Amino acid sequence: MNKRKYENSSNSSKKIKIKTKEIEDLETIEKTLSKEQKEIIDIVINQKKSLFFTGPGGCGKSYTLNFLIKKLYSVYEKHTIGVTASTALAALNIGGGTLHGFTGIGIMDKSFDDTITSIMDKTFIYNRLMGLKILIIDEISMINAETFDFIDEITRFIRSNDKPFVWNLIVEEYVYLKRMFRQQNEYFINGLNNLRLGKIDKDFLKYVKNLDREITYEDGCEPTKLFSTNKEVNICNMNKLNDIKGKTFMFKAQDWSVAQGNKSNNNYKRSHKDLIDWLDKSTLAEENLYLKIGADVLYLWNDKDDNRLVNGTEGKIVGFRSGKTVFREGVPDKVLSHSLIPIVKFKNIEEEVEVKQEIWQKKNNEGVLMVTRKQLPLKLKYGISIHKSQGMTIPMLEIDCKKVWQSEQIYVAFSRSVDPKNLRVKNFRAEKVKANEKVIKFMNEKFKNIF
Ligand SMILES: Nc1ncnc2c1ncn2[C@@H]1O[C@H](COP(=O)(O)OP(=O)(O)OP(=O)(O)O)[C@@H](O)[C@H]1O
Repeated sequence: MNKRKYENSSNSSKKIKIKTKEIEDLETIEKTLSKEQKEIIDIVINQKKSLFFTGPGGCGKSYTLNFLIKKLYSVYEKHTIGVTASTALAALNIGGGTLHGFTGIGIMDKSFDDTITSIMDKTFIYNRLMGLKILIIDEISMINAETFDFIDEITRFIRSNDKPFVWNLIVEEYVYLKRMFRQQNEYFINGLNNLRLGKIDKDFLKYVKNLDREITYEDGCEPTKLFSTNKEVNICNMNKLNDIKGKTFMFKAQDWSVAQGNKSNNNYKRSHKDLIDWLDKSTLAEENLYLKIGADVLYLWNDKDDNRLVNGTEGKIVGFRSGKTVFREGVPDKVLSHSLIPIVKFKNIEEEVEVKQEIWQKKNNEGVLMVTRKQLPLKLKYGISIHKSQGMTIPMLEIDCKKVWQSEQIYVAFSRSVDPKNLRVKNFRAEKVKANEKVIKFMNEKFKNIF
């Protein structure tokens, strides 16, 4: 990311400044934590106990976890902390890897003995498991008991340790974050909590049905639309783009995989297309990104040097630069997209930002780089799939429930909203609202009848 600097800035002692800034940032964030969020930090950092924490969408789980990771990095050596998640997308949000890749169990297609041999062969995985002091697992609900047991057996064997890693024995503390940060409207929060439990009463059903109305946003802003299928997302984005005057540019990602080119060197038995599809599923970066001046976009990267620019930051394309020429309105036909650098005005940043390409990578469970994508970290913000919206906060939101195929999608989509005043819900049907009884039983046991 290159920022257009309109003021003089000095780069002297940059490193020291960043370090001091990091500490200041930690202190600033720490002050904002709620009592329960602070309790989580205290249990891990001071009491050195293991814990499971959860809570409804928007209660600050990611906020707390990201702070906790930074705090841990300031206390422990980096290589002793395993930052993992059950899915690649969730792992990306916390700057970690998948639990399967991290522990070397891969897709669990090998026997116990073969997995051990494969880990012993890969020194970096072996060293990683040996040096591990703290393991973080985000979105743990998607890890089943079989996987957990397998990791337990593997790690105990590798570390010659009889101490079990089994869930019920290792989790010492349970914290449920109750305070809601994303939403303030008590009635809506209560309705969402019920949706999460698979319940909807007549009153809330009527309320949701009434949320299907036209909303005019200030400054002519458009809402982000959530759909349950990718097809609906693509149609929505292309339609919106066509409504804006001017030329559309297609920015093609530079994709690379081990299966590309010399096929005889591909020992991994996966085709180039298969690997690209694999990458595609775990990243928001598009293979073909369509942009034009005036288009609303989301930033898809967490900028290391500028904490104002994070995954999900909203902005508008205000121009393109090609060499020394800046285009603010029309771009001549002869100018090709690969020479263009988008200039974006982000909502929370005063100066305009020239966005440069970033690289997304995926490694296999043995740590071999399998596939990479070089692309602009931008995405049109008009339409997003519910699946990829997990973890996002979306202030101006429209949800289309027409093709919802999983009951959890309803809660995930609704809980992205900040204020129902700025939420439109289309094609809602009460029969889609369901919840897993086993999960409710578990939560009531662990958190003393919170539901
Ligand atoms: N202590 C806090 N002070 C200020 N803002 C907070 C705090 N905790 C969380 N937030 C804000 O609340 C919003 C929701 O937080 P976050 O995304 O961490 O919730 P979450 O529980 O992880 O949600 P989800 O389950 O939907 O992913 C974010 O905008 C976040 O910055």
